[in-house]
Amino acid sequence: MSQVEWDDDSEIEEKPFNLVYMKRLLGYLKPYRKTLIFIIGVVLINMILSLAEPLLLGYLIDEGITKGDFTAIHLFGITLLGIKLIGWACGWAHTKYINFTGQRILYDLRQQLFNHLQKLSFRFFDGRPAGKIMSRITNDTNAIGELINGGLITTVMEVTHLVGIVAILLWMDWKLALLSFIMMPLLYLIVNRLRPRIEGAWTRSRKTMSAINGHLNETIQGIRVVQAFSRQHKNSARFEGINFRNKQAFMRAIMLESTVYPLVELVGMIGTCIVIWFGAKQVMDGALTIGFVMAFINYLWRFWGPLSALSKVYSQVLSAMASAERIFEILDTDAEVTDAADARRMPAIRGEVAFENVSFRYEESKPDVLHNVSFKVRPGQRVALVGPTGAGKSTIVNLLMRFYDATGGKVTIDGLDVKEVTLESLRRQMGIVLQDSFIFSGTIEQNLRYGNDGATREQMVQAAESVRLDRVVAPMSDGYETEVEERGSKLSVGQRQLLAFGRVLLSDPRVLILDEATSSVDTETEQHIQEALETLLNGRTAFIIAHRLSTVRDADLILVVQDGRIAEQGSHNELMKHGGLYAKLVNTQLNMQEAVLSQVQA
Ligand SMILES: Nc1ncnc2c1ncn2[C@@H]1O[C@H](COP(=O)(O)OP(=O)(O)OP(=O)(O)O)[C@@H](O)[C@H]1O
Repeated sequence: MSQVEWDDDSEIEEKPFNLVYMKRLLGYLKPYRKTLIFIIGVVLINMILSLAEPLLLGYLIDEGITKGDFTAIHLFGITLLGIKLIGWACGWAHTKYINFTGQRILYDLRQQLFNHLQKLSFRFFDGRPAGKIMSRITNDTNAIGELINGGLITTVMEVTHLVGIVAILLWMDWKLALLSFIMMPLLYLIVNRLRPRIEGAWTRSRKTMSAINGHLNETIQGIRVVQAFSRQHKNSARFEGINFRNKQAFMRAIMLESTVYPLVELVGMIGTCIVIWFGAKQVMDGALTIGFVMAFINYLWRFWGPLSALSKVYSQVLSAMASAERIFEILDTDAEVTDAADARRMPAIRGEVAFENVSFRYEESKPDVLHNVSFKVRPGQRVALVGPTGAGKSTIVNLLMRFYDATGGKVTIDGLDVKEVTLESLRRQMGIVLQDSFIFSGTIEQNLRYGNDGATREQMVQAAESVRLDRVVAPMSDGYETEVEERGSKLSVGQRQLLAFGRVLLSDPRVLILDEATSSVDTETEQHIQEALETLLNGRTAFIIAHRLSTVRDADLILVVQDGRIAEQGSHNELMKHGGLYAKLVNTQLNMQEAVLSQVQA
């Protein structure tokens, strides 16, 4: 499935409020209790002081300006200035500490997720595209961070603000207050009806934006294929479609917003007009003062701010619920392959490997991909796994590395069931080189030391020389300190393979697995790799998965895998004599080679 399609079928952005998730999220605040109490205190002081502003302004007008009393003007003016100054200091402290706490919580959450993710079994990653897992660690933690950072304090601040304003308005003149609230139901209706549409439009805009990113990503990653197939025009047309949808979605969101918010202001203004109309009449009758009406209107204007802020927090809470569900799904997934309670350390491995009636399926609901697989390998033997594609060769080595646990039967090394020993002590003594060796960003040296940080420089150089990596490093001006960039993109496929050999050699495994390790290089590099392989395989039990049968002739044991079963096993000569599947595969490959050769010669 393409990245673009994943984005179209994007994950749900909002979920109903869930008390359990909320409690769990609040749990992350616990370590920062004291700081949070301090922040809430600062916010409350700021809010109460700012609530006094319109009243003070009213007094300034009534007692100072109207009566021409300069002492009162100075007094109220200086008090207002003082409030602003304290407000500024409170605002500074609140911004600093809430961001600090929010970032600390995000840091904790991301770290917890990352640590947990690394322990999860392959099965977890099988069904989930990397992009989605990454977005959980970045976007979903951010959504939760925003809720903690902004939402929590906004709620405390705006609820106080709102309650304060309503109380003051009722205290000032309850009849006028109730009159000005007349427009509230209409306002509620407008906001309630249109808010989901605005949010829907923004969601669509975000989704189409991530489709743009996905398409860009795919095109950049696959630029060679795009150009090789001259797909630029078709690609551009497809991009134009997504680009257009994004523009449309953005415009719709903006147009809706620009209709709704002025409408809210208009309705609010109607409330204000009612107050002006009644207030002005009472001012003329001498029942109210101008300062009073001014202060009243000022409070009314402030009324809408908290309402819109709280409605934003509400949608923040709902989207944090969706994020929390996804994050907790990861955190609640147990690593399937774990150490048994009584697991013991794997002693130094001699290298005797046995599969006893092993069966395995990748998913509960799917049929077995391995059926009663049994074989025995003596220490130091070279075992070749051959057979048609999809037969189960990689699955066998996956079970040997204990990337998955067998569903039936057992896998033993030196007579010990791999489930009975600790994963760390087992995998430390095993090495695997995959078809497409994963090289990490960093230097060649860092990559070589990946499985053995403690190796001396001499050991590192020796390992590199043994696998002919020194010839690759020699022309590089920075030698072993050369940066190889993400996934070793500065190295050729063959060079990456040699580096992977060096890495595994330095970790000195007792059992070695090579999965199609030499299939994607040219003949000269393959010759280097073959030489390197000899060094690598020396004195270790080795499992080699290879499609080209010419490379496995010398193996001590050949396991022919077919449809999840060991169809035949024995040495090359034995199997050829037997005249079964292996002999057929060898003859077919030979015939193909001869056909190619005769075509070249012709
Ligand atoms: N992670 C997975 N989840 C579900 N099914 C899988 C998974 N990996 C492999 N399979 C299935 O298990 C079967 C055996 O696959 P396996 O990779 O072991 O074959 P293979 O012999 O190594 O093939 P190839 O030579 O093409 O690498 C196949 O039918 C494959 O579709």
